[in-house]
Amino acid sequence: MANETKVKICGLGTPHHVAAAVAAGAGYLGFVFFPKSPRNISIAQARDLAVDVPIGVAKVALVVNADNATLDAILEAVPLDMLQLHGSETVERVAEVKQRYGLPVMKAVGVADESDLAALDEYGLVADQLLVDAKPPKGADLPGGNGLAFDWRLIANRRWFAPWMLAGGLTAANVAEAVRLTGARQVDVSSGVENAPGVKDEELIAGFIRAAQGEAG
Ligand SMILES: O=C(O)c1ccccc1NCC(=O)[C@H](O)[C@H](O)COP(=O)(O)O
Repeated sequence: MANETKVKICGLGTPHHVAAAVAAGAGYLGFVFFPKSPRNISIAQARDLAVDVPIGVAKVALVVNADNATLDAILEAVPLDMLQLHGSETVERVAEVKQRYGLPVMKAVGVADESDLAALDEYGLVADQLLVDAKPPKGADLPGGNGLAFDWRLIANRRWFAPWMLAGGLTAANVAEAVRLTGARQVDVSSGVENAPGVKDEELIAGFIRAAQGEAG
């Protein structure tokens, strides 16, 4: 039977793939503002992608240690529903961004082992959402979007003050098991719906959302 798992498709860069994600039932669309990423888009591109997204589908800007000037420029031009902080932003910075912009903030926390879990408790007290993601390998160019999973058993039966989303190496083949093991009600994917770095695939997007929501095929 189908479930109501909410899906975020991250790193969208074309109107075609935004439309495909919306048509397939995505609950969140992620736009990456990080020049080193193959998914990076300009503010003008993001505005053009965001303006036609239907109400009810959340448009999320992903930034990495962005300063106020950068956030000002993004938010002046792009109609957004949420900010995703995906760098080493402190708890205080998360609170500051929330207050300054009045938008919900999702803080990404990288997990590789038990020692990473305390940060989820801390950020969960201030962020509106947590993104529980795989920790990037040492020396990685990207702090996220690496297509790597972590050991989901680390967070089985754990809960935080804020709602949370599972990320990291999810694909249509493993997302149902990840949801079953962790109890996640929301999942995020980037590499797993691409056929090359930064190149989304309509069929993979639809297949991922079906699999996350427990639909066959
Ligand atoms: O996706 C990127 O290029 C990226 C760049 C810089 C910081 C974060 C980035 N992605 C974060 C995401 O929200 C991804 O969807 C998440 O890490 C899962 O990625 P993947 O393992 O590729 O599904």
